[in-house]
Amino acid sequence: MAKILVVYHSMYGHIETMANAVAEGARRVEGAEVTIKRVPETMPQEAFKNAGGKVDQEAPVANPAELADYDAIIFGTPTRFGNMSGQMRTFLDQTGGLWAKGALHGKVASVFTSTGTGGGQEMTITSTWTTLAHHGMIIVPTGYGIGEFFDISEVNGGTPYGASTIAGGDGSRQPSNKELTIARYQGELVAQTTVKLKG
Ligand SMILES: NC(=O)c1ccc[n+]([C@@H]2O[C@H](COP(=O)([O-])OP(=O)(O)OC[C@H]3O[C@@H](n4cnc5c(N)ncnc54)[C@H](O)[C@@H]3O)[C@@H](O)[C@H]2O)c1
Repeated sequence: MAKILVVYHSMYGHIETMANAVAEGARRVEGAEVTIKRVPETMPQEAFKNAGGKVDQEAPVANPAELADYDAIIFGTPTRFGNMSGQMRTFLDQTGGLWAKGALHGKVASVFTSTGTGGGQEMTITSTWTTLAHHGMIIVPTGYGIGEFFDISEVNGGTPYGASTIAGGDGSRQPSNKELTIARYQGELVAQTTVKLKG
């Protein structure tokens, strides 16, 4: 079995919804075993709750060391000014030991994101790729693999680098059907690639 991990950071739930869609897409692929986890929240619990953070997230919390147990890792992070969130940064900063052993070298990786207005969506994905390249991971972009990427009839996330959603400044907009379709496509594509690579 090709072991696929979807690991995410979500404050308000948009990335959590996207992560579930990515996992759903990956599960369509025969030979793929899919796990969803989230990175530890670094914000004090009370402040997180007071800011309207989504406290009831089902996914168990991941430990950086366990990344070595998977064949593919799909990272989900909201943007913070065009970069991954501090929570995801802190998680990945703890993978130095794995890097020193080459433990993630040759594994498959992909990234999806959420932004308020769309600004920073591509930068967030590609700047996250930098860390993954240092690990020697095989980065899978989505390209324009399905028709949804070409649809400009409404506000829509979805980049050739990876899936995205546009949350709105107040976070009131939820991932649309088209954005979720692209997220499922990303999961499926990564799982197909991983199964092929594993032989
Ligand atoms: N982005 C959304 O989806 C969304 C949803 C609902 C509401 N809002 C509102 O929009 C505004 C901006 O939201 P945002 O998500 O860009 O920024 P934010 O300031 O709410 O949070 C961004 C990050 O800053 C850090 N942070 C914030 N408060 C902290 C604290 N007290 N202690 C430690 N770390 C802290 C955390 O790492 C957090 O992930 C906020 O007022 C927020 O409540 C946004």
